[in-house]
Amino acid sequence: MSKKLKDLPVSSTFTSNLPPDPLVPTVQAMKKADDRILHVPRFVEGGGLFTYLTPSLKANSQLLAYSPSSVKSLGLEESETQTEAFQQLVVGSNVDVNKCCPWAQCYGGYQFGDWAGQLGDGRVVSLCELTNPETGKRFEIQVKGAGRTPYSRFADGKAVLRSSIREYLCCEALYALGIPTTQALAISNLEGVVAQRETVEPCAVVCRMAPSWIRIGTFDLQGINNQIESLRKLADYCLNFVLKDGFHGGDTGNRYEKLLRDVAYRNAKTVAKWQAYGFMNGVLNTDNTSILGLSIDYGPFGFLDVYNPSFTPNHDDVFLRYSYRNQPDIIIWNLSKLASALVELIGACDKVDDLQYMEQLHNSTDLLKKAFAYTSEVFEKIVEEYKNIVQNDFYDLMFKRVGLPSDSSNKILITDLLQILEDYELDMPNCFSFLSRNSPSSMENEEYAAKLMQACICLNPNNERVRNESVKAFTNWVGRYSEATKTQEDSSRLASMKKVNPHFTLRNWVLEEVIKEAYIGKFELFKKVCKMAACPFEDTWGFSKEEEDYLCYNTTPSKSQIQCSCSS
Ligand SMILES: Nc1ncnc2c1ncn2[C@@H]1O[C@H](COP(=O)(O)OP(=O)(O)OP(=O)(O)O)[C@@H](O)[C@H]1O
Ligand SMILES: [Mg+2]
Repeated sequence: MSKKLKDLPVSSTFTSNLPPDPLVPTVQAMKKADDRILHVPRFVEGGGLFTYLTPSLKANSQLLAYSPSSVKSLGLEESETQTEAFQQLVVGSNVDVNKCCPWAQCYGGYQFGDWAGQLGDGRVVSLCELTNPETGKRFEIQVKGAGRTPYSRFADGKAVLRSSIREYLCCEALYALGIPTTQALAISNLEGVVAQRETVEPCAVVCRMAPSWIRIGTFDLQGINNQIESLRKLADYCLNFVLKDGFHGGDTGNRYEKLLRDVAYRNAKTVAKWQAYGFMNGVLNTDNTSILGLSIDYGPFGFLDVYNPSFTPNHDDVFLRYSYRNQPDIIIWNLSKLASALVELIGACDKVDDLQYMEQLHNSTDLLKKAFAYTSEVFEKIVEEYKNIVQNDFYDLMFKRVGLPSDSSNKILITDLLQILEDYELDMPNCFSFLSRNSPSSMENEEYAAKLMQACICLNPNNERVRNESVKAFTNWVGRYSEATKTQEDSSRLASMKKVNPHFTLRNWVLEEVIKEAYIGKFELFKKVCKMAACPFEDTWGFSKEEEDYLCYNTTPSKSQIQCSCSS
């Protein structure tokens, strides 16, 4: 039974169990603290993991969209979204600090491979945790673009409408594809609030939710600052409150070793799905890597259109660090930073709760060396497990995408198909969309191959050589593909394929068109794309066929391989 907002249990397990900013140790202290403590950038010392504060940005707002799937995840009645209470919640206004005092999280991170120091929620405020009474699932609810915090560094605490639309829609798209993600609950615009980016842009607030927003960077900062007690509290909090559901820590080692294994496992499951759907995060820094393996931080993300494994959607990523091809390895790099932060806790093995021994370990070069050697060995094994999961899950999903039995002898069909897409710079989403909507048994191989080429020709629409050679390569592939699928019944195979092959992919050019319209105050296209992103497997969304086909399939070269800057 769906509930009203007021019926959802409210909690604050994060702030109740973790060390606060020493300058704002309690809610009482927050009430007395002045602006320089709560909303002016500074370093938070002493292992504090959050600062109590309320959102500082106040403005009239309009709800632009809410996510039906997130409303459902919370167990809310959809009609609640029309209430003032909901609309105030999703912009962080009218907060009752006595019921639950909001906070901003403190974390650090390695950005583009370099240590960036303290980062933290510089424009995000967590309002409370809400639990779905039916499922028992708890979500930490945040507003992004809510004004300055101690973690704002040199920036303004705002989020522009452009990046808010991107985050909102991409959360919807990944959630619908079954890729683990933080969820968007709503997006609202803020009347009269603007921010200077490349130009002056209007601002918005995305309300978003996740079982936890803890990142690898949350551990990094405590590790680098030598805050071993804070680190232990953080790790124990994760074990007791965050990772319990679906824990895959294995049987060996102490609980911190299990935590590392579990975080690697969860991220491996997610990376495999990113790779199978061609999703690229674009800024996979450790502060954007969730310990729950959720896709997080939708900045310069993108979906592959042209199948180019070296592509990065991040315009500033000149060394292709965050390219499609590198994502699985970059997550390993990020996990190595988590392992480094946990060296003492993992390396202490079964003596980890002996505080006297921990003190000795902390101060002994010899013991630290041993702890490091042990953690490295553990990490190597975890990496092997991680790689296996990424490979296996990737192929399992790709088998589903092409409608082939999960049989390792079929792997070559997947790699060969991807090779053709790469060789002739063809469009990945359109290829799979075509395969799941047309059976090779319905026509001659060569005819099928020609239609497949036509569906996914991308950068070279008028290049005869590319057209002819790709048809030839496809014809050979289709022959082998037909052979491999011939034992299956066509209509049920296609029906299963359609459940994993989106008809609509959230391409960057579509986002650009949505944003262009939104910036002149028109939100019709945004509303349409909301619907398409949230239900990408539908055959139609009730708009004109011409418009749907355009939004689903257009592969004009100028619309391909679009990169974005980090400005948001
Ligand atoms: N306009 C801004 N005002 C204040 N802080 C900002 C702003 N933009 C980015 N930051 C901070 O810079 C760091 C890196 O930014 P990044 O773009 O990765 O995060 P984000 O998109 O703001 O947040 P999240 O990762 O939670 O989605 C974070 O600490 C973030 O809070
Ligand atoms: Mg971030």
